[in-house]
Amino acid sequence: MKTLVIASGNAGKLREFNQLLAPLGIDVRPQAEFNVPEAEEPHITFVENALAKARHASRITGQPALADDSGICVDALGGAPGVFSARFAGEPRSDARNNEKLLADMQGQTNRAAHYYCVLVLVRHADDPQPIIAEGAWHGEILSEPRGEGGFGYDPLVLDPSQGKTVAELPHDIKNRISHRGKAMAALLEKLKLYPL
Ligand SMILES: O=c1nc[nH]c2c1ncn2[C@H]1C[C@H](O)[C@@H](COP(=O)(O)OP(=O)(O)OP(=O)(O)O)O1
Ligand SMILES: [Mg+2]
Repeated sequence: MKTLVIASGNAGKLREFNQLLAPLGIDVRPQAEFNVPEAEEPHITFVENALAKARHASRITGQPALADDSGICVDALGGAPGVFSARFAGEPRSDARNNEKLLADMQGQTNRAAHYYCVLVLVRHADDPQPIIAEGAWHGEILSEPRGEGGFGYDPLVLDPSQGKTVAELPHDIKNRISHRGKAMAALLEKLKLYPL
């Protein structure tokens, strides 16, 4: 069985990576199992932050590592919170306070369009000159109150109009099939066929 270090400390992401990869016979190991501390995410693009996180975990573990940098990009807010989604309401980071701030900033807005965006980066080793990079997006709308108990992060506020449900109301297998992360993972797995681990 192939082992892959997941360069994330986000429990919601880790759960989804396990759901996506365990059925493929990939042994998914959170970086915390190797005592990898949280990486810096100093960049203004998702891809740079994801690469930084993957390298950091691979450097410390000596193993291949997969990182995810993602966020919610809201049209009426000029794409914010975007790459700063995790820190939208400042420190200490909190999904509840981030969601409250998003609701407040969207008060009175009629344009509710938004998309989730995810970049995945896989490095075979810390100095890998050919990182595997894949992206995915998922378009929806920001509601004016939360709905649903599933998922994590901004999910209770994000409606998928084609499903008639918020992301937090979707069964996880459906989220994983249609989400920004699920689509990025499908693309990453295609690329991995060319350059296996
Ligand atoms: O499917 C999702 N459902 C709900 N919220 C989501 C999703 N995907 C990203 N998000 C939000 C969570 C966080 O506010 C930000 C990611 O920030 P991001 O830096 O990539 O992750 P993080 O700091 O939580 O964990 P880590 O960097 O250790 O992977 O976007
Ligand atoms: Mg982060």
